[in-house]
Amino acid sequence: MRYISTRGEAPVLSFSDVLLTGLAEDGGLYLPQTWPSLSPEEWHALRGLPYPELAARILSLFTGDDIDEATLRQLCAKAYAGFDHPAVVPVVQLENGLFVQELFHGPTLAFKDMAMQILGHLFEHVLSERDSHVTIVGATSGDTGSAAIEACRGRKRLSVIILHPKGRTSEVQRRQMTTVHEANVTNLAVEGTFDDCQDLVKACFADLTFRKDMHLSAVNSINWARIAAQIPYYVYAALNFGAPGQDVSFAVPTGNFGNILAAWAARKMGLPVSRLCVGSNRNDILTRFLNKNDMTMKDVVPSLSPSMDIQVSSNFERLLFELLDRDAAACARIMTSFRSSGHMDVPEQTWEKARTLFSGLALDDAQTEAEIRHLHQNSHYMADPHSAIGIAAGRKFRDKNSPMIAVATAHPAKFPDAMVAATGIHPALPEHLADLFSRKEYYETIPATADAVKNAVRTAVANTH
Ligand SMILES: Cc1ncc(COP(=O)(O)O)c(C=O)c1O
Ligand SMILES: N[C@@H](CCOP(=O)(O)O)C(=O)O
Repeated sequence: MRYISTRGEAPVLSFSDVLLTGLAEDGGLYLPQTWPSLSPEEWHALRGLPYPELAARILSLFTGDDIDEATLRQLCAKAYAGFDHPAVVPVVQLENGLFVQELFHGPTLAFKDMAMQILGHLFEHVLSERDSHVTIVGATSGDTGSAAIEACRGRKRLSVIILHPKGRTSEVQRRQMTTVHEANVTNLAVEGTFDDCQDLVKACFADLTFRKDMHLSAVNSINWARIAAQIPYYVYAALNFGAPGQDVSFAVPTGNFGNILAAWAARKMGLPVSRLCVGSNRNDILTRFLNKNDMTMKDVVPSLSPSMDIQVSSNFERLLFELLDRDAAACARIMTSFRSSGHMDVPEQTWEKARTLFSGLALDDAQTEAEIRHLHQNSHYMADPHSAIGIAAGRKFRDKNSPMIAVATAHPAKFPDAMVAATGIHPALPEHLADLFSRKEYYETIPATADAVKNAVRTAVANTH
């Protein structure tokens, strides 16, 4: 299995190299050179497997010769052993034809653990084989950061530096990151938005000397391994609903477009998925694109669902590349002009292709709060603000022919203020986080400049070695 960049100018790499490289050297994102595809019989054979085993089988289609399936089985067993639900990703019925798949049963209470827990093991495995070390620089709007820190803390071959937008995450999210005191973990509060943080990470990667000197790697969903590790839960849900003999649809609260891209990838591999629904908050660039081909950046507005307060959805580039029939030059041209003009010029027929599969719905804060209240009153279900947006999108676009599965991406206890306002109930944090508010915080505040980030990365790396 080999991987190519969406911009066509970076070296073709193997899975392990893609894992360690993160962002392609030409600024593009890696994708499989050819998509693995399963026949109905092969999908059928995966039915009934426990989640860790299913995850190993799916991941083995992407690791190729680099990591064998037996090793992946061991790593996946370790990765998902700490989840607090025996099914790992349980599915609950909410209404007629509308279901929710809970992806928040991992240690940091968000769907990021699904990929990050296995990524920690994959990094360790590959780095031990190469007797090497990497420096992970990641951006978070709230959840990726704590999941990455939890997966990497204490690992000798990894230094992890996480940039979060100062004052723009929930307090629980911030404390989950900043209360971790480990030699290989650094938290940076950036005076800017999540998009600034993501751009700063990309700027570090674009400086090829710095990148090489620091052995940079990524844990954001720009890293293909993150997407690959998010595919198995879509497969698990679809098989449980009767795939390959039954179509299903998914509704996904969306920001950086990584989670929904994993659902799209499962479909590309032959899973019968009939509709993919994007849920957005007021930062609705993706919904505007799907509804009227308007991908124009606006200022980010803080919302009740801070993890989706994003304008530049990195993984959209992967979908665009595929919709353009893998025309890397056209993809690079459109992406470069998007970043300079703030408007993405997507050809009409490419947009039409996207609309045959994707739908979008945006909710403002009042609508999000009303949806949380509705779910609590009518289905006795506590959905966090992100999940509530996905569920609302699922309800809007469900049809009679295929079950609609909305993914719940975070535990409601991560967003207590929104939950209290909507339901009057303050959801309790699980026991391992019960004393979160009395733990000491460790972080440094920096301006949103590449120099400030690079200096902080150099210092962090020097302090770890
Ligand atoms: C709770 C939650 N929901 C939804 C999203 C959006 O997911 P994605 O960025 O993969 O689109 C995020 C952040 O990634 C998140 O943390
Ligand atoms: N919502 C994310 C933003 C980063 O997304 P990623 O999937 O690319 O890591 C967060 O919570 O940090």
